[in-house]
Amino acid sequence: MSQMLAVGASNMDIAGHSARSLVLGDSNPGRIRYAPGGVARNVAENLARLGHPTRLFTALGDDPPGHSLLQATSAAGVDMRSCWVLPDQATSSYLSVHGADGDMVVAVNDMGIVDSITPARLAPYAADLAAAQALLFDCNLSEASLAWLCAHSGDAPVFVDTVSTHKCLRIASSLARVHLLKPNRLEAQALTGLPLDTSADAAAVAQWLHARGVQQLVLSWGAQGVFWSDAQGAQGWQPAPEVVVQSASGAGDALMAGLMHMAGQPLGQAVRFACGCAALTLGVAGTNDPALSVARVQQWLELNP
Ligand SMILES: Nc1ncnc2c1ncn2[C@@H]1O[C@H](COP(=O)(O)OP(=O)(O)O)[C@@H](O)[C@H]1O
Ligand SMILES: O=c1[nH]cc([C@@H]2O[C@H](COP(=O)(O)O)[C@@H](O)[C@H]2O)c(=O)[nH]1
Repeated sequence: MSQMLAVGASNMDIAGHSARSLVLGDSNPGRIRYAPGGVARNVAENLARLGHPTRLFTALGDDPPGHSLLQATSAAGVDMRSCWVLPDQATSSYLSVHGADGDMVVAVNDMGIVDSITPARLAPYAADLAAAQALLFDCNLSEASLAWLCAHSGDAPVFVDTVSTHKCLRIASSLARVHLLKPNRLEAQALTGLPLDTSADAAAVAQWLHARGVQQLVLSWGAQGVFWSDAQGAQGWQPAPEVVVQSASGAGDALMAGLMHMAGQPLGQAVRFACGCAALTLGVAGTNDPALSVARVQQWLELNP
């Protein structure tokens, strides 16, 4: 089986969960969790758990968070030979603060090191990229790196996670090379400049993206589920899974791994499997479900037809 390749961020996630409604300007009692994160790293970890030989191209600092991420990601089964450990830079991190209801109140990302994943560093791996079973790029990468990666993808299908409302614009000039784009509602709105409140709006956003060469759109919409659409005209909604949500962090990354696992299958079926992956992740407190497997996803889908 050829490898799945993921290129992008590995972050140390620091999530603070307040035990009360947050009082701004005060020190709120609660729990603080450190966990491996970063979109490309999360997707790679999930792909490995779904049984795929997976290699991650990422950059880490030579510091305690970097060592911990390298160890945890390798232990999950991801090939980390293409991880650059850069002694002069800090490992990227993502800090989120949640109120007593679990909703995220604020997030800050500190991700300068991702800019070190330049076309010059990637160039020796062009043949590996083109030979991959599928490619995942996250928009933490610079516009230049995304453009280079898309241009060197050969026949491998390119999956892109748009990451945030400001970073999503970095893929705008390379949309014609994107096989599957996964924005959330706010990111899709920012990228297209179109309103996005209704099903009709979602169809218009899909049309806009397909006209620019995107083959498949999977628009994740939090508790409202997923709208999907392909360039051949098939589209639909997949309702959100009925689960007790422990943490919504990482659900979109599990969804993406499920979509890559199902590459080549009809998009509606792929989305359903991917929502099973998201459901299992929503049910655990962290960003990734260490027990994710194809068998567990299938079992979940059988119990939730
Ligand atoms: N609160 C929730 N309840 C049920 N399902 C959810 C919830 N939040 C997310 N999901 C599921 O996980 C998917 C990805 O989550 P979403 O928050 O849209 O993505 P992202 O994390 O990329 O912003 C959703 O499309 C939905 O299927
Ligand atoms: O600008 C970014 N914000 C957030 C992430 C990562 O996204 C994941 C959580 O995503 P979400 O809350 O969208 O599920 C975390 O692991 C976090 O490190 C990222 O890579 N880049």
